[in-house]
Amino acid sequence: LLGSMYYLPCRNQRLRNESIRCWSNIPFITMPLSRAHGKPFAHRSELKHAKRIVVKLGSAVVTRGDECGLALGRLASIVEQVSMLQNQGREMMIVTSGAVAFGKQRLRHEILLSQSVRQALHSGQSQLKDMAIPVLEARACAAAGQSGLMALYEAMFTQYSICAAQILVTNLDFHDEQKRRNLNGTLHELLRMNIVPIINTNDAVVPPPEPNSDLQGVNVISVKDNDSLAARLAVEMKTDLLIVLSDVEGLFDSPPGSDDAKLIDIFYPGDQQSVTFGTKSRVGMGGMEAKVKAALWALQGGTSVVIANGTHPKISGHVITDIVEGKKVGTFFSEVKPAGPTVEQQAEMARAGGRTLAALQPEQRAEIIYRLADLLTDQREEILLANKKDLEEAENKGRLALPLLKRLSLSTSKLNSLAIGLRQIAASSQDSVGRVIRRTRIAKDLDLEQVTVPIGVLLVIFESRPDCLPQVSALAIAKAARSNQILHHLTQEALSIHGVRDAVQLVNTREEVEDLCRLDKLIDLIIPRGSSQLVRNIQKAAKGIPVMGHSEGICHVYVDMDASVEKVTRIIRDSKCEYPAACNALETLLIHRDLLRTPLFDQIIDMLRVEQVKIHAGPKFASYLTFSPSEVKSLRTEYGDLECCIEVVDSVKEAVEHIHKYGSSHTDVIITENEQTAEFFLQHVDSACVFWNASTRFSDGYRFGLGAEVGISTSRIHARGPVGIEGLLTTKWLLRGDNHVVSDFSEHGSMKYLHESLPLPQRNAS
Ligand SMILES: Nc1ncnc2c1ncn2[C@@H]1O[C@H](COP(=O)(O)OP(=O)(O)O)[C@@H](O)[C@H]1O
Ligand SMILES: N[C@@H](CCC(=O)OP(=O)(O)O)C(=O)O
Repeated sequence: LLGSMYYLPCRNQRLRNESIRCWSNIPFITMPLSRAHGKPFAHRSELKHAKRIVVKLGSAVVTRGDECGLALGRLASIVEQVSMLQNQGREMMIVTSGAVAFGKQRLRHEILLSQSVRQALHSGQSQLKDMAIPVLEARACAAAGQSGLMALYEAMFTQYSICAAQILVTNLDFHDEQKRRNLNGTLHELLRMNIVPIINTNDAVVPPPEPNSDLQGVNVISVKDNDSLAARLAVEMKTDLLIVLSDVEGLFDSPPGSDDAKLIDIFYPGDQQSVTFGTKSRVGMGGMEAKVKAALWALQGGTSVVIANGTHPKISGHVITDIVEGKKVGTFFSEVKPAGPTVEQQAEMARAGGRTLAALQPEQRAEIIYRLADLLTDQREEILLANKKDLEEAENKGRLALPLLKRLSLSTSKLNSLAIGLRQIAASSQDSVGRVIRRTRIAKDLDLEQVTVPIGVLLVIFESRPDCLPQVSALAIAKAARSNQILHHLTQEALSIHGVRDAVQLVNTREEVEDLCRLDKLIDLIIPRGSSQLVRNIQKAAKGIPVMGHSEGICHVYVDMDASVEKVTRIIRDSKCEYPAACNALETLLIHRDLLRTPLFDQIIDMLRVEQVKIHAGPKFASYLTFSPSEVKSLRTEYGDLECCIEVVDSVKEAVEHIHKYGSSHTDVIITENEQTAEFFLQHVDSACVFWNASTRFSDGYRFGLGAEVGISTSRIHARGPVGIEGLLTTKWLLRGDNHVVSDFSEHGSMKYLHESLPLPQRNAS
């Protein structure tokens, strides 16, 4: 019932008032939980400051979907979360529905039982036939349900040494000034004593609902369901946050389940027109429209509101605490509308811009890329200045590790090679989109063509790598502080020559990246560029969108017994020392056993020492040495710095096995003069790039002649290794017919399949 948490009861009431913590494994809250009530919070991140919280539970949350009693598991985890927040010094109140729904189940059960007993007595047998259940009256149901409901809350809160108290109110109680003050006083007194008030409408006596005329802009909301009750109480009690738990994720722009219904993350007053409502749940009373009205009324009264799902088995165990921690759960009601477009709108703009871009003439697309290359050269000073400021800020804040700092820095030579790469792309891109790669005559007058098209909207996520932006933009003609801002600005300037400025959008914060990773309808491919941690996080966050890249670059160089002395140190030095932060840098050096204690081996070690490369010994290598360097913690390490591991292998076969066991299928190299051994290595190593007598650092789109690169992919499908423009293309099939139908091709039909290959159109010589 209590999961892994255990609770040490804390009985000193005074201590419990502010910020004492009684949960053994829950982070202590150190911020003061006091807040002048007035304005609702503008952002989710501020919700952690909420001191007074009302949690409203809908009937569907409280009762089981199969109408067999109360949802005990859900309620237990809700009570557990409320208790935890209460013990953080917050003041918690619960508005609970479910009395009618639960009472209905109880009474139905009772009636069935008594009918069957009566039948058995009268007929002398126990067949349950003709047992009609009379229409149950809601007030009686509520009376029967409320006591059972309350007994359960009592029992559950007692487990956490928290006392609960029941309050039943009607709309009239708010209209009678004396009663209203009494209610207010009672609630304050209960909160002062750390008692959790559990509130419901007094459904056994409740009068018929009044017209809801007072909802629009007027001061009070009439209590006709528990949504309006929760809103009214929240405002009366100057509550900071109202959490409304129902059986849907939150507010959708159209009835959930309908085509294209989208969950609204933040709802602003005035957004009502953009929402359509469907029917309420099976047991609910107010429906979603009542919740939105109540939420907007509470917001106007200074209480923040979140509507979320309290029934989802995966999230109900932490939904309340997640909301209070500011996580993106459900729909948050806010009065403060952000100035710029949302990430979703940005993705939509990229989608629209991208489609226009794809429809431009190839020369126009090339012109945009040439313009971007020129801008990079012409505006070099401004770019380098912006980059210098970024670097200074990063250094001052001591925020970035050295390899990341190196990646962040731009130089004239980096910008020059970028511009060269872009021009290469411009030249070769002319016929990349719309190229016919296959033509087949299916039947007479029925020709099929396969043509290249862009993959679509790319989400390129990069950390500390400003040079990625123009590279990827040029290839995809994509997105990432100051350096990025100026590069993005220049990219948009280049795009604007053909009116497609918006095709490239820049998003700067990590929180927004997570949101983007969920836009599977707007984003077609995610390309993370940065640390392996970044790629792993993106792979986890991406919901239904393919991710192209590699999470690690654990590259090996195997020095075979037949290696050439001249080549070994040159290749190893270049692979490890030329740019150690790169993903294609050498991380593990595999040395054939016969080379140990030879001059060649000493030469390698001397070179690494001169280059100040820290050596870690693999277990086998360590066993050959009397005084070995530190032994590796893992043979699967990407150092990303002047460090590497050395391990010994007995043969090329063992080298291949080691690479398969500890590598990341990125780039692996053999140094040997023996062609047969080299071919064995080239054929057997299952990596994206396998080289013979060449540095690992050749694993790069520019060096491969692909122009700029979007990254190196270790995926096996679509694109593998350095990915250039080809990796950003897919194809579509165009079929041109003349009243053709499949049934004509049946056994006795009039047509026959020809499946004849047709010549491809001549490619443009330019
Ligand atoms: N636009 C909408 N967004 C979200 N939910 C909606 C929408 N329109 C109708 N609903 C329905 O509202 C129901 C929740 O309201 P209700 O039945 O009163 O629940 P509760 O018992 O939690 O108060 C959901 O089951 C959902 O199907
Ligand atoms: N007071 C009633 C519930 C009223 C109500 O608003 O229900 P719901 O829409 O499920 O929150 C009860 O306890 O059954």
